[in-house]
Amino acid sequence: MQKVEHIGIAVYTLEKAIPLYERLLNTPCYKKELVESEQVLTAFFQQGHTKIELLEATGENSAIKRFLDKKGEGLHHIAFEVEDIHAEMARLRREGFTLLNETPKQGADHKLICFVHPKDTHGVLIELCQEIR
Ligand SMILES: CC[C@H](C(=O)O)C(=O)SCCNC(=O)CCNC(=O)[C@H](O)C(C)(C)COP(=O)(O)OP(=O)(O)OC[C@H]1O[C@@H](n2cnc3c(N)ncnc32)[C@H](O)[C@@H]1OP(=O)(O)O
Ligand SMILES: [Co+2]
Repeated sequence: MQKVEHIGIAVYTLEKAIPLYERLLNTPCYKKELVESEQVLTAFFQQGHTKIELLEATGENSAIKRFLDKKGEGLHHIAFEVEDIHAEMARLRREGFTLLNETPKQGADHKLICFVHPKDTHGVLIELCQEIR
């Protein structure tokens, strides 16, 4: 795995969280993107070589909705950039990690993504991201 590609933060509304994070980071949100398959609306802030990804649930069957209902707002996941997501998924399976999707799926910001179950990572949801070439 290479760098931390982004840190995902679950928020109730982007309407409130974007201006707060723009003040906090002194950086404008550079894009908002709806990812219907995940029922989330995302907002991105570049921070050096990594990003902050704010996530708002857009439907009842959203992992973000369940997270917010259970835990409230806060840190949701850490995403790592990988060169070859298929190879990395195969390596993680060999290492005994539980992957949350059989094959990579389309994420935000032009990426292929997959997730590792937090039960196998001492409680941290890990996302792998590969740039769609
Ligand atoms: C738009 C794409 C974008 C991108 O970067 O491109 C994204 O990042 S999308 C982000 C949102 N999508 C996902 O998170 C998909 C992967 N997540 C899942 O499949 C589930 O959320 C899962 C399996 C992690 C949790 O299952 P569920 O949502 O059904 O909730 P449960 O209450 O059943 O959780 C089971 C268990 O896991 C703990 N949990 C849940 N979420 C997290 C988390 N973010 N970090 C750490 N732990 C988490 C939860 O507390 C339960 O633990 P337990 O000890 O049993 O209470
Ligand atoms: Co993410």
